[in-house]
Amino acid sequence: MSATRTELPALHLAGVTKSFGPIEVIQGVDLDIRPGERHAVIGPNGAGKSTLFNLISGMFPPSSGEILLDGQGITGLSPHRINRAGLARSFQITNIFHRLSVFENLRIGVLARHGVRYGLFRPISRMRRVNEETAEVLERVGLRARGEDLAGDLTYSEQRALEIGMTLTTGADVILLDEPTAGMSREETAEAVELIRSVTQGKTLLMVEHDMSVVFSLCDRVSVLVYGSILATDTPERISANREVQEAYLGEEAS
Ligand SMILES: Nc1ncnc2c1ncn2[C@@H]1O[C@H](COP(=O)(O)OP(=O)(O)OP(=O)(O)O)[C@@H](O)[C@H]1O
Repeated sequence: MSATRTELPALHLAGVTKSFGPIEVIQGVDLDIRPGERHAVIGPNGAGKSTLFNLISGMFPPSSGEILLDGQGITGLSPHRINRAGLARSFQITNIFHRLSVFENLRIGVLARHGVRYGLFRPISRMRRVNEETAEVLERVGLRARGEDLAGDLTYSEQRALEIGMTLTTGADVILLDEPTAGMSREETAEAVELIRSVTQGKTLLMVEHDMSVVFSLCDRVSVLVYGSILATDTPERISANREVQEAYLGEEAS
């Protein structure tokens, strides 16, 4: 039987490397992310997790190797083109426009998807659709009551929710979240987990996450990155029982 489109990995990395000067920070990563799964990348500080996300989202090209999104080559493409191909990313450092309203922040992504640069001169009906879609995302990320407020006035966890909303506006099927619960209290983390679970329904999620309780409650599989290589990929339960993984973390603590 020939392979159907749905059998392709949502994201496929083969032999991906990245060097900064003489240092190979990513050392031949092979990784398949299945369509519809929620997958975490964990690993000690400096293991290369952010660099891996930068390679996938096109912030810089890999030194070698290949990256496919839904079977389509995206290696070395610009972040904009990768986004148009169906991958959206949120950042560890908040990446929102503080002096625009929450609604306006989200509308930027919706406008980009519709290819409308100068919304003012476009037919009213199209703007109405853009506004409706923006309002829908606002609702999905639980910020309806904050729509008219400046993004800069949101609380930290609301800003993270807004960022997640911005990844949704582009309509991407593959979402990359870089430490979405970093710096949150236990209650905020629990809310963020529920939000991520609901908004990524039917999508593929790849996230960097340090909090193992988040990984356990949200993710189907986990990959462990150590010194730029994948040490293991498995279910959260099997990963936490994995001797080599435990040693990689204990090694870090000991040092
Ligand atoms: N643009 C760059 N130029 C040179 N070195 C870099 C660059 N980006 C990252 N590095 C180096 O690559 C290594 C991996 O960094 P990276 O930020 O990807 O790790 P990480 O696993 O995300 O760490 P953390 O958990 O602390 O965020 C580090 O040694 C870092 O100093």
